[in-house]
Amino acid sequence: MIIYGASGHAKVIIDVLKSIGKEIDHILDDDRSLKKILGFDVKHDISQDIEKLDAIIAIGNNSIRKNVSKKLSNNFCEAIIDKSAVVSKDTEIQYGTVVMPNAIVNSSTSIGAHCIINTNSVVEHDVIIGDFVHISPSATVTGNVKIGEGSHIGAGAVIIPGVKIGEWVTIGAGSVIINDIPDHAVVVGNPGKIIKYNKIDNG
Ligand SMILES: CC(=O)SCCNC(=O)CCNC(=O)[C@H](O)C(C)(C)COP(=O)(O)OP(=O)(O)OC[C@H]1O[C@@H](n2cnc3c(N)ncnc32)[C@H](O)[C@@H]1OP(=O)(O)O
Repeated sequence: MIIYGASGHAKVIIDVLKSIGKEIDHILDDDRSLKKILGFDVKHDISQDIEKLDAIIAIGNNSIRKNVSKKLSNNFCEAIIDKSAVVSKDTEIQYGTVVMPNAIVNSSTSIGAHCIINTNSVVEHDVIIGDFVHISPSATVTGNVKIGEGSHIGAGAVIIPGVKIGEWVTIGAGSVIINDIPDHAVVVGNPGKIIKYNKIDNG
């Protein structure tokens, strides 16, 4: 397994990989000042046989993660699920997604590729989550919610049942979302109000 990005997020992914007994070959990052993280070598040049290794992208920013994924020719790993996470067997989770410690994903939910279901978050039943989404620590996505590609649900936010969140939306930490949210909106507060729009894919 190779990890792209020697970030703080990579450190948590390393712990998750260790929890399920996956072997880590090395970490790749273009910052040449980084030599090791948590005892693993950080390499800076892509070796010829790198395509033979399964990969995960450890970059928290959703749009950068998307751009990096387009450039890589690795096979991305199947979803990585921490040993302590509770994930219903009746869910579909696509490649490159990581489910962090103590997260819960309930029945009949579908999660796209290269998502982050972060520590202690809850994704309830019948939720549909697009690619490159980040559900931050302790956020709660209740039943029948839809979240479009690239959206970021901030730490501790709550999305009430049935709400549709567009693409590349940012939901502020601790916000409570009670209405549908259009693409690219940045929303904060309880109840959540739009304060601006992301100009580009927000991350
Ligand atoms: C493992 C990990 O660490 S995962 C990381 C998880 N990260 C997060 O949860 C971060 C989520 N991000 C936020 O909440 C950010 O504050 C954002 C993205 C919503 C806004 O950030 P910015 O675009 O920099 O906005 P800025 O800080 O200028 O705030 C704009 C206004 O919104 C308010 N605001 C910002 N965030 C929030 C919030 N979460 N709740 C309520 N109000 C907020 C500000 O007070 C400010 O109000 P004012 O104009 O009346 O002064």
